[in-house]
Amino acid sequence: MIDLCAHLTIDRLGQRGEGIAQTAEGLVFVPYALPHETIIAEIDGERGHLAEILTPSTERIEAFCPAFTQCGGCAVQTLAMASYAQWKRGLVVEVLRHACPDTKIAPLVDAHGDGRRRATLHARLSLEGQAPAGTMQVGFMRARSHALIALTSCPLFAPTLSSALPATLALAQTLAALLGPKIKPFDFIVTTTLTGLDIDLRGAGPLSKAVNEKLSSLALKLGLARLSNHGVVLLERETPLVRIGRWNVALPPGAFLQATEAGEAALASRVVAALAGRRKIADLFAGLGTFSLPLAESAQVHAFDLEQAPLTALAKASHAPGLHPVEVERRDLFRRPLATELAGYDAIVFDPPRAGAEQQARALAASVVPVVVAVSCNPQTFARDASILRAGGYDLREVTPIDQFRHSPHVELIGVFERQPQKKKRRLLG
Ligand SMILES: C[S@@+](CC[C@H](N)C(=O)[O-])C[C@H]1O[C@@H](n2cnc3c(N)ncnc32)[C@H](O)[C@@H]1O
Repeated sequence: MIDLCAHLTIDRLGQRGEGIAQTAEGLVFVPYALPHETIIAEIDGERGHLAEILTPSTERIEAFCPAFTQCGGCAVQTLAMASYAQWKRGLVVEVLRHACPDTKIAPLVDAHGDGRRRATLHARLSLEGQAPAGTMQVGFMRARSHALIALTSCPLFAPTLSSALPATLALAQTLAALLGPKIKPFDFIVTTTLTGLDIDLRGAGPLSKAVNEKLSSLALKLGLARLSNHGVVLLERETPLVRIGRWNVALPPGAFLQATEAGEAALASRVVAALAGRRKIADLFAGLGTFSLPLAESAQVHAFDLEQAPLTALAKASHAPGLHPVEVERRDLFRRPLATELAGYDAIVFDPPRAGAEQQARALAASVVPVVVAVSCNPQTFARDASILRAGGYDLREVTPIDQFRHSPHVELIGVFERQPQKKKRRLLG
């Protein structure tokens, strides 16, 4: 229940980018307020709604997006870039403070580059009160809500992704006209590729032949490279190819891809530098080969992933001149982590999904592999897995935070673990 308007002073930015004020009643979280600002906020429990800024921060800048405060993305866009970079690096510092107190955290690497080449867009019928009610809209979700904010453009997209919003709106409207009011909310994964836009529908369920035909002919008119429905191809005008390092790789529908080209390059160059001179490398959670391909210029690489389609695309791409062909293996590394096999490698790359890979980390901690490079999109699970590796006798000297998701609280990180032969393994955690 909304209580009263209060004068607050913001102390710091929180994990989600909201201003935090310390009050006699406890912490109050105020989205869009910045550190050192004095504000008036409407208080509702521990949440504050920014009503007025009395003393703006000297670090406050103009929001660049007209959907700021409505769209759920880009919560931190009114903070000057140097302070923004400090806040984002601080998210990693805070999480690793206890797990890895002696690890140096490098400055944040800006990896926005040309912008996002991949995004998930949502399609929903407009609600009552929105004009005109009952029509299809496409965009991102509103901040702290299940409602949609309809968008016609997004300033964070790479220029090559700018056609994704009009194209998905046309597809969504056609689907709504064909299915009628029984249509459920659904999403699109959109990716810009060398051969055009690749769109994968998610959550629409199986569609009839007639609907598939209508969508396919629209996809052709829109000039899409491919349209698929949860991985099932409806139309492929040209194989969508993505550039990974210096190699073209055929992108399977919906396969994982680093969100920006600059992010991929920033991560890959650090993995390659850390593993210079290593001859036999296992790439765990390899996907399309963001790390396997550049490593295969100088090493034998064995790539593991749960998904066969990206592994097949990676294996094919690795037959390019100048690369050692990458050996691929489909394997569920959560259920069956690499264990005794680890002895056959002189380095491991480890890039699990957000949940991390605790069992694989335990197997690595018990191994004799001299170096493990860990890449992560989740500082919390990275910290847990890093503790396991450190308890197993690995040193983690430095972690580098990498910013592909500018203005959001998401951050990637990369850490290089080296086994110290003279160090006795401490008892494994857990
Ligand atoms: C964060 S992505 C990294 C992909 C790749 N390293 C890259 O940078 O492009 C995580 C990968 O883990 C794979 N994955 C998810 N669950 C898995 C599991 N249980 N076993 C093996 N691989 C899994 C996904 O298919 C995805 O390719």
